[in-house]
Amino acid sequence: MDYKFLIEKIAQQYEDGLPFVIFSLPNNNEVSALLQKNTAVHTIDNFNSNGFIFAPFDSRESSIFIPEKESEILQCELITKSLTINPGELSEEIGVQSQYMKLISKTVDTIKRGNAIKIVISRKKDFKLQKFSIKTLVEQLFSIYPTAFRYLWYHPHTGFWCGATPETLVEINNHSFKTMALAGTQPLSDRQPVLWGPKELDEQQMVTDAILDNLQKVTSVLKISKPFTHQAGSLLHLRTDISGALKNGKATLTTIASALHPTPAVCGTPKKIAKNYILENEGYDRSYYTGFLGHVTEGGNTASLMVNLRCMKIENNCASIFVGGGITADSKAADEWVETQNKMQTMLQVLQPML
Ligand SMILES: C=C(O[C@@H]1C=C(C(=O)O)C=C[C@H]1O)C(=O)O
Repeated sequence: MDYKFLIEKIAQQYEDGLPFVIFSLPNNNEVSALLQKNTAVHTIDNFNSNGFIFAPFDSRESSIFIPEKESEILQCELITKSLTINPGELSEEIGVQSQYMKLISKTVDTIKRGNAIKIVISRKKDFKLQKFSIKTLVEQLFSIYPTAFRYLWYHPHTGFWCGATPETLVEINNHSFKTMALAGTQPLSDRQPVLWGPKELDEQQMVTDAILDNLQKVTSVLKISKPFTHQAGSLLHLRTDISGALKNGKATLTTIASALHPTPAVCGTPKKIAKNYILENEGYDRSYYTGFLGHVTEGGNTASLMVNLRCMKIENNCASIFVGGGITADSKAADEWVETQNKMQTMLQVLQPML
């Protein structure tokens, strides 16, 4: 199958209102697509059949599934373009900024009172598009972020989503698994070596500890890397890799995914308290942002599930970009605002030719 032909098929599928997903794994030059042949809405609780999962942040809502057995499955080599990227312009929004900063300060106070250790706060911003084109979107997204998991997903039930995420929720290969603790953010610069302050180091360690704790029941963890700097587009994060074996008889893709999701990198810790705080205070619906997505194969014995970050939903020529950041007792409201502005650039650069 030829790449150009694949993109044409995707564009046609979208025009026909049929569900599809097209994706490329991090650092991979192959692109895969599932094109569902009907508009049926499949939900999934048990991740033991082949297909693609699209799960929301709030697991009380259903995860949507494109089953392989109802889809045309296509694969081809990705043809990327070398594109120049310039930071997109973000208009000043004094009101929005002060409201967001107020929420951050309230969250810091809540944490200082001892109610939680970390809570991830987020927001979304809408951008009007002059000319939406699937072809341009694919070209931009897949070319600019070769080290990310890149995807476009459409289902009449969820709408149209796309993103380039740096974060793995869990990767499973029979009895072994891999995951990561990704937290701490700074803009990419020429300064070498990259330095991380105590706030970022502590926050990232908290995420690693909470993930290890969540994994205890379902895995025997074998390897934990030292924290290292991970580049995601024009941002840098701190990352620790964790890998090991699934506990025999006990763990499946479903149990490990539900033990991990939502991770402290996108929700907080303690998980329940952070999640309730988010649902009560954020003031908008995260929907599929900070949910997870990925292709399940071999009846759930192999899978690569990613956290849905650096993503946007596009509807009626309007793109809503979702961004957030981890708040701890040491967070400063103004810095957190800037961090979300920086994170917004990831998707804004993809949108440039359509704005
Ligand atoms: C919440 C987001 O990113 C997460 C939060 C991070 C942070 O607080 O430093 C870093 C990476 C991600 O785990 C986002 O991109 O919207």
